Amino acid sequence: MSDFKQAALDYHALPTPGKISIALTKPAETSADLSLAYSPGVAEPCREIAKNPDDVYKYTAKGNTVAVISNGTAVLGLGNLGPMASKPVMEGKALLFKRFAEINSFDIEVTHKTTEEFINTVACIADSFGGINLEDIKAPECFIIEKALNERCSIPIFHDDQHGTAIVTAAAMINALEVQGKDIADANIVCLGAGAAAIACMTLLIECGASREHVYMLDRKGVIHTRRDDLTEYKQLFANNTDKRTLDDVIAGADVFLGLSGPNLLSAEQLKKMAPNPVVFACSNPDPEIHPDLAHSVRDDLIMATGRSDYPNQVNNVLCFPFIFRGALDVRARKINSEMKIAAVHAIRELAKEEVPASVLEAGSETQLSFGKGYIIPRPMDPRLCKNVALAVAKAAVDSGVAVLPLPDNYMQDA
Ligand SMILES: O=C([O-])CC(=O)C(=O)O
Ligand SMILES: [Mg+2]
Repeated sequence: MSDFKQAALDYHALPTPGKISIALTKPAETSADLSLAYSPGVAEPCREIAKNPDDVYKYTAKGNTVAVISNGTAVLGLGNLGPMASKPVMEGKALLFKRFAEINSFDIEVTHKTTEEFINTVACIADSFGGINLEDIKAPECFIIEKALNERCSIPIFHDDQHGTAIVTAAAMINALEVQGKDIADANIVCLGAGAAAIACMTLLIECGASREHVYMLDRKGVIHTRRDDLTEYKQLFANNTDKRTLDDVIAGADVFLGLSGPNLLSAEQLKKMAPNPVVFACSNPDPEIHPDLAHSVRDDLIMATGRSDYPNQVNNVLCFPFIFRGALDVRARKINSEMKIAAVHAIRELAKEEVPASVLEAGSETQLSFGKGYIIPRPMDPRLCKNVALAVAKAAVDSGVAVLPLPDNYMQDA
C-alpha cells in the first residue's frame, strides 16, 4: 500500500474513528446545571417555542446547523458507491463547514428506493436544521429532488455539486480567461461530463457571458447534439447544432476544457490540439481528467486547475459552500437564490486579485502568490473568503428580499 493511502486511512481511523464529534456549549457539571439543561429547565424554552415557532432560533442550535445529506449515488468522481461509502465525504463536508465557517453540521446518509421516498425523508426532517446541503446525488434525480425540496421547505436547500461547483468554476474561469486575454463570449468551451455539476456549471457560465453555441457538452456517448433522441430535458438545453461527435472533434481549437467526469479522460494528444493559451480545469475528484504534471509537460501556455488540495488552482466547491451558508444563515435567508450565487462568484473572483496574507502563504508552504496563471482563485485557507463571500451573499439575500433578518450591524467587520 502507498504511504499516502495508508496515511489517509490512518487519518480517518486513528485515534478516534471519523472526523467530527459534538461539543457542548453550556455547562453540564452540577445538578443545578442539569436542572437547567434538562428536566425541569428545558420545559421553559419548549413552551416558548410552542407559543412562538421563531423562538427555535433563539433557544436551540438550529440557526447555525446545516444537514449534509446524500444517498451516495455520485460520490465525488467515483460513482454510485452507496450511502455508507459516502459517509467519509459527508463527514468531510461537516469538517469544512466547521473549520472554515464555524457552522455545525450533521451528515445524514439516506437509504431509499424511490426519489419520492428520498424527498419525503428530507422534507420531514428539514425543519430541524438551519439549512440543507445536498451532496453527491446523481443526475437527473438531483434536479427533481432539489426542486421538490425548495418548494416544500422554508430553509435554504443547496445542491453543492451543482451550485457550489458552478460558482467556484465561474469565478475561476472568468479570472483564467482574463489572464489568458480571452473574451468569455468568444471562447469555445468543451465540457466533458453531463451530470449535475456540468449542467449547473454551463448554466452559470452562460449567465456570466459564455455563448451557448460555443459550448460542446459530452456525456458517455459523445457530443450532445441536436440530432440525438436520447437526451434528458436537462441535457437537451445544451444540445449543439453541430456535426462534431467526439472529444477529438471538439477539442481541436478549443479555448476551454472543463472536466467534470472521471479520471484520465483527456489525453496529452488531445490537449496539444487546443487553441493557444488554453484553460484546462480537470475537476474530477480525486483523480482529474488529465494529471497536472502531464498537462504541464505537454504545453507551457496553459492555465491548469484541478479539484485537489495538493496542486495550485484548486477549483473545488469548498471555496463556496461554507461561506454561502454562513451568509444565508446570518440573515436567515429562506432560500439561496440566483442573486446570492452571482454575488458569491464575484466575491471569490475579486479576492484572487488582492494581496495574499502571510498566514495563507504559510498554510501552503509558499513564499509568494499573486494573481496570474498559478493563482486564479483564492486558497481555501484564506480567512478573507468567509468575510467577503458571506458578506456579499448576506447583502444579496437582504437586497433580493429572501432574508428574514436585516444585515447585522458591522457584519463581518471584525471577523
Ligand atoms: O468533495 C469534493 O472535493 C468536491 C465535490 O463535492 C465532489 O467532487 O463531489
Ligand atoms: Mg460533491
